[in-house]
Amino acid sequence: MADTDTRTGHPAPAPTAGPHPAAGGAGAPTVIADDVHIVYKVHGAGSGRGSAVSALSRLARRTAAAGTREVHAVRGVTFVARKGEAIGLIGSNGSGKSTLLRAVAGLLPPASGRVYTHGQPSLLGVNAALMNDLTGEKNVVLGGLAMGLSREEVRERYQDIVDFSGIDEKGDFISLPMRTYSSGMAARLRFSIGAARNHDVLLIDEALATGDRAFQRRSEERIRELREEAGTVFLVSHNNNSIRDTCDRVLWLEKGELLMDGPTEDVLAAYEDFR
Ligand SMILES: Nc1ncnc2c1ncn2[C@@H]1O[C@H](COP(=O)(O)OP(=O)(O)OP(=O)(O)O)[C@@H](O)[C@H]1O
Repeated sequence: MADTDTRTGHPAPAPTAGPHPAAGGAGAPTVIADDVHIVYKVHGAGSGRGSAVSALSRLARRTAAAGTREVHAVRGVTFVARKGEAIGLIGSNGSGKSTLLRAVAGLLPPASGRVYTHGQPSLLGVNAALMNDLTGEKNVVLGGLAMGLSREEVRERYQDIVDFSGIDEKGDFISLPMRTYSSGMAARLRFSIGAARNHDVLLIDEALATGDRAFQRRSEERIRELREEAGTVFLVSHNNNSIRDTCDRVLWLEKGELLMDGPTEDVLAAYEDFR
């Protein structure tokens, strides 16, 4: 499998920094972020200070807030992730964790810098494009096919996916349309579909925050299995215990900058002091 530059889709050049174990070997790089900057452009942003007075006077004048404002969400982040690693992303609200995850998934182009990935990264919950008007049952099948499973594989894994999600524990919900699900149930089903396949690079955003303790335990167990199947897992969570139980390495972001990158216990200790 060729390395891909998620920005251009072109084959990536060999990385120029850090050790390079033989491609495909244990601990080979799966994601390289090289001085990544992500800038959102917000169109129609107000030019004032956002006070109630200026908002009211704009309303009275019936003028839309004009102009474009930039939000520099990720600032010069560099790291190398390797096969078999589970990496937690932590940081205060708005520090850029989800943005960085979406950039690794290839969903946001860096304003500058590059993200190189070995294999196809999957952002759990986004890659499974579920449809609200279809039943959970149909969504499991469609989601499985959309992830590249064959019909046969979907059939084999169907019951495991439903059991894993726990959707049917309190009645026959799987045969109801997804719009009847609570947001937690929908998130659990998305996680279960996504986790039914092995991923080269699996990206999870707060998935463990949904569901009860039993579901969280199943998720943590599944993440450990996915790691053993030689992939790389990234987990964004505000729950330090989930990070502690699941990850062996942590990246700590604040205001878009990578403050610390190291073993879970060291980074969490520094983060807990900071907070
Ligand atoms: N679609 C967007 N358009 C404009 N700005 C955005 C957008 N998404 C995020 N931002 C801004 O980018 C910055 C980083 O946001 P991001 O969601 O990546 O942070 P986060 O660390 O995941 O936050 P949280 O822990 O609250 O989920 C914030 O300042 C946020 O307001």
